[in-house]
Amino acid sequence: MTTDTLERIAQVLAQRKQASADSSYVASLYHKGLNKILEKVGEEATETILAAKDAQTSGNTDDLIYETADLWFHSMIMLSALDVHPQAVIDELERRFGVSGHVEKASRKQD
Ligand SMILES: N=c1c2ncn([C@@H]3O[C@H](COP(=O)(O)OP(=O)(O)OP(=O)(O)O)[C@@H](O)[C@H]3O)c2ncn1[C@@H]1O[C@H](COP(=O)(O)O)[C@@H](O)[C@H]1O
Repeated sequence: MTTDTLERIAQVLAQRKQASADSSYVASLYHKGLNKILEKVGEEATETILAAKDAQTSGNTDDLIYETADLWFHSMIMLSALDVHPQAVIDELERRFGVSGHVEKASRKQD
């Protein structure tokens, strides 16, 4: 997924805040509220983990890709519901780029 794809999805998610629940899946989640959105993120995370375990044994990654797309999509709805643009997450990943996870963790322990 390129940043352009994330941007296009973010624009649709913002537009769906004005849509009726009957006309749009995303709008129906906004209408149900943040707890329902978080429940969906949790469900999709679990389904992604199960798909990863299946992929490990079968060697087929099709379901893993499908479930990860569901997880990323529902995570984006969560961010949108809280008015966080995906660019903020990309910026955070960019900030971490090139910093070893071990080095970053060690720097946190000194705080
Ligand atoms: N990328 C997606 C996307 N990925 C997954 N989904 C939906 O997410 C849901 C996944 O939930 P589940 O797998 O748990 O299936 P479910 O049983 O239908 O869900 P529940 O009834 O349990 O809530 C399905 O209904 C999928 O259709 C998506 N729905 C929409 N989009 C994008 O969002 C745009 C706006 O969608 P609408 O708001 O529906 O117009 C679309 O044009 C797409 O670009």
